[in-house]
Amino acid sequence: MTIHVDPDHVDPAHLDLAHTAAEPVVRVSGLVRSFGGPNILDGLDLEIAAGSFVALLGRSGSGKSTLLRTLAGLDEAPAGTVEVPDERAVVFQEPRLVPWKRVWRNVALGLRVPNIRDRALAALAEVGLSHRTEAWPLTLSGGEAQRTALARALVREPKLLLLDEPFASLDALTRLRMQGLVASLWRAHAPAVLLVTHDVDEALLLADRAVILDEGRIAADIPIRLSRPRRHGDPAFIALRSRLLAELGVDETGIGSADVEVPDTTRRPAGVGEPAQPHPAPARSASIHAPIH
Ligand SMILES: Nc1ncnc2c1ncn2[C@@H]1O[C@H](COP(=O)(O)OP(=O)(O)OP(=O)(O)O)[C@@H](O)[C@H]1O
Repeated sequence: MTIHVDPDHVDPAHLDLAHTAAEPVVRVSGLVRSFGGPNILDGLDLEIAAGSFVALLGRSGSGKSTLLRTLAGLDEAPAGTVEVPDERAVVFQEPRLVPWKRVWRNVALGLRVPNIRDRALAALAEVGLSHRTEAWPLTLSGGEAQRTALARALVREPKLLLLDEPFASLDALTRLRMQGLVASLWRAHAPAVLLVTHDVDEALLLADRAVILDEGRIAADIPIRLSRPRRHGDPAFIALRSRLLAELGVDETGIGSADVEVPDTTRRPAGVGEPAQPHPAPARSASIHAPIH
């Protein structure tokens, strides 16, 4: 995968944000949620520092989306405290566009600021969609639709960006391009990001902290101290991948879990990174993930 990357550029500010003195923008304490049965979230505590990028992993049904929806204000919890900024935005696995509104109007939906069209067009330019602003959502490719959803989030200038498996429905090449785009948008705007993913490589490519959910609580909280841009082939990357897979209870052959995408370690190294690439170059190599079902 070719992504425009300055190989000499490593931004120390993004090396280890989870462990700086940055103020938390999210404070969750004693969060409990059930749906009539056992607690899905069971007294969960979590803080997310301003500007940090946190990947949330865990087996299927461990409550990742429930936590994200609670932070988004889309779900209620019977107990606990949740402090989140008002300026927050969510991108889901499916783009959730209004089909009878043009792309730019989808981005501007609900925006109450002056010059909403200009703001929407600027956000669409940032995600490389200046040529599709007047299009109808049904004419967009899957990648374009997710870019529109990202622009809709971005235009709100969120302090907290919640991403619920936003690339899971995309093909492998589009997924890589979207990961690169998210990395560059994060660099440019520095929101705190919570990314729900099953993809260990995605967590390692993007996040500076991996949080693993199990039995309604945080089972592991692992800093990802890797310089950026990240590369699959780096020894430190490989070592952290093994550690994350072990924490998730997966051996690297993939036997033992049906819930985690196990990286194909035979692939060529690929970097995901910055700066923004509004019109991504064609991919030359790709990381293909091997979901275990
Ligand atoms: N609205 C709901 N009503 C009933 N049960 C629900 C509801 N939402 C979630 N659940 C249940 O809560 C549990 C956690 O769901 P959640 O979607 O948060 O898990 P997840 O970790 O995001 O899973 P996955 O990785 O498969 O998306 C599941 O058993 C799910 O069936």
